Amino acid sequence: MTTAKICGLSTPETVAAALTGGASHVGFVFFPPSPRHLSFDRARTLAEPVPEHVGKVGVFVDPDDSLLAEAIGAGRLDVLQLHKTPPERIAAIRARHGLDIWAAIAVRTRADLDVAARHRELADRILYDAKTPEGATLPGGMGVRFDWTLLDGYRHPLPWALSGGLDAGNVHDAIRQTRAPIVDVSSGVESAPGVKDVSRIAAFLAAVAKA
Ligand SMILES: O=C(O)c1ccccc1N[C@@H]1O[C@H](COP(=O)(O)O)[C@@H](O)[C@H]1O
Repeated sequence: MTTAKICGLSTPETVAAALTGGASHVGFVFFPPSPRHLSFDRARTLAEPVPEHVGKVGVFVDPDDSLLAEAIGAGRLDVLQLHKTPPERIAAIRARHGLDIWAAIAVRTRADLDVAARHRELADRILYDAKTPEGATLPGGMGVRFDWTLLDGYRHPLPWALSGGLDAGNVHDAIRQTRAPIVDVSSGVESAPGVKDVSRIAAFLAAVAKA
C-alpha cells in the first residue's frame, strides 16, 4: 500500500486535513527562501497535534547544525529530508542527530539516478524529486515533474519515495507506473505558492487511498 506525505504545511487547519485524510507523514519546511518556511514557534504549534504514528519530516537545504538542532526540537522531528546536501555532510548529520534521513535526489535524466547509489550507507530513504530549473530559488516545491519511466527496472539502493509535480489528478498514474511506496506532494495541494488547500489535500489523499 502506498502512503503519502503532505509537505509544506503551515496552518493548523491544513495539518488537520492531512491527519484526517490519513497522511503517513507531514512535512515542515525550514528554508527561508521558501513560501512554506516556518518559524520555530509556528513549527512547535503545528507539531503539537500530530500523533506518534504520523512521521514529522523537516525539509532542509544543506542545513547547518544550529538550524537542525532548533528545528528538531521545535517540530519534534522524526525525519530529516535533505536537499542539496553533500554525502559526507549527510553522514555527519545522521551520526549527530540519530534521526531517519531522507536524501532528496534531483532527477531529470537517468544519469541523475546514479547519485542515489552513493547514498546507500548514508541515508534511510531516497526521495526522487524533479530537478527544478537552473537558477531557481527552490530545489523543490515548484510542481515540476520528472519522467517516471526513468525508474522502470531501476534497482533502488534504499527504500524510497516519489515527489515532484504530483497532484490528485496524476498520483494514481504515478503509483501505478512506479509502485512508489510513499508519494510526497507540496504545490499540488495548494491554491497559490505556500497556501495549502484543505479540499485539495483531501482529494490527493483519497486518490492515493484508491490507487
Ligand atoms: O516546498 C518547498 O518550498 C521546498 C523548499 C526547499 C526544498 C524542498 C521543498 N519542497 C519539496 O519539493 C518536493 C516536491 O514539491 P512539489 O510537490 O513538486 O511542489 C517535495 O518533496 C517537497 O518536500
